[in-house]
Amino acid sequence: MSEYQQTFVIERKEDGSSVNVNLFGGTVTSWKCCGEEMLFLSKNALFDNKKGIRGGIPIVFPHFGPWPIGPQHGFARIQMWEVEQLPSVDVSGNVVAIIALVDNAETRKIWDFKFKLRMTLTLLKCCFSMDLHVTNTGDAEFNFTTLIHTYFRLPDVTKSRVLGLTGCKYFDKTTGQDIQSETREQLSVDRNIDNIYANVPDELTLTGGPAGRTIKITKKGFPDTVVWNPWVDGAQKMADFGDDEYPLMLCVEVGHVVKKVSLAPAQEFHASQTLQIQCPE
Ligand SMILES: O=P(O)(O)OC[C@H]1O[C@H](O)[C@H](O)[C@@H](O)[C@@H]1O
Repeated sequence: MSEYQQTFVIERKEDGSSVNVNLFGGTVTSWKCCGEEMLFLSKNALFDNKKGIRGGIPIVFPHFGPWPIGPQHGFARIQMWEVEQLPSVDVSGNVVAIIALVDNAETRKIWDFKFKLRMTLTLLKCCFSMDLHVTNTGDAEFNFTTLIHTYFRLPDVTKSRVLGLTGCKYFDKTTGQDIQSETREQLSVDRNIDNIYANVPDELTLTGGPAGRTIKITKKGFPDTVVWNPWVDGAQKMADFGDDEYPLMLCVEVGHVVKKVSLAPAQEFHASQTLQIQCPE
């Protein structure tokens, strides 16, 4: 692939599914299922190859949140990734592409470790999987946190519900409080929410999702889940997010963020997220 081709599309023409990938940040910027867009991308998102793309699915690595030695949420979302495998059809008829990020002079200046991130993107009918492999390619052990920062596109966030978090302990970033147990069976959102749930079951459900559909979120190897909506004030503070866009999105982000992952030389960490849409037949 020429260095000028920064984006590519994974497509299943037979059922109107597609995924758009921007190699800046290895960011998925669109996922269409039966012709309907599933992901929120802000109308004010910047594509300046400097700031992380506001929407789609940015990748957080090697640090979730504010980072004393580097940019918030780490550098993976603002680095240029490479294509390891262009979209091709596998034996099961799935369309698979692989992108990768390897340490370079810029990343080592911030965080002096050698690593390889490999993200396998698999598109099936009404289903999209992301498989993350992190390999320590150096000779020193390192620690990291990581997260798949999915922005779902919603018709009205107040009508959506997140199911599967009941009983989980969480940190409410908006108040700075640790809450011992989520009591709600169905989490609804009518204000700024920024909750970091620990040890979440591997199956979550988002109702009232994109185009009103229900999405099953299945994760493996990611113990935690963040639920975020900036609401009115948060939206106004972000230059790359429209003031009126907060009702149209919800981030449900699966990750390994509460505890760090330690990776010894030559070791590999693997985790995945699968998004399955319940489509009308
Ligand atoms: O503005 P960003 O750096 O993209 O972060 C956007 C949001 O990401 C996560 O969901 C965090 O939990 C939030 O605290 C943060 O505001």
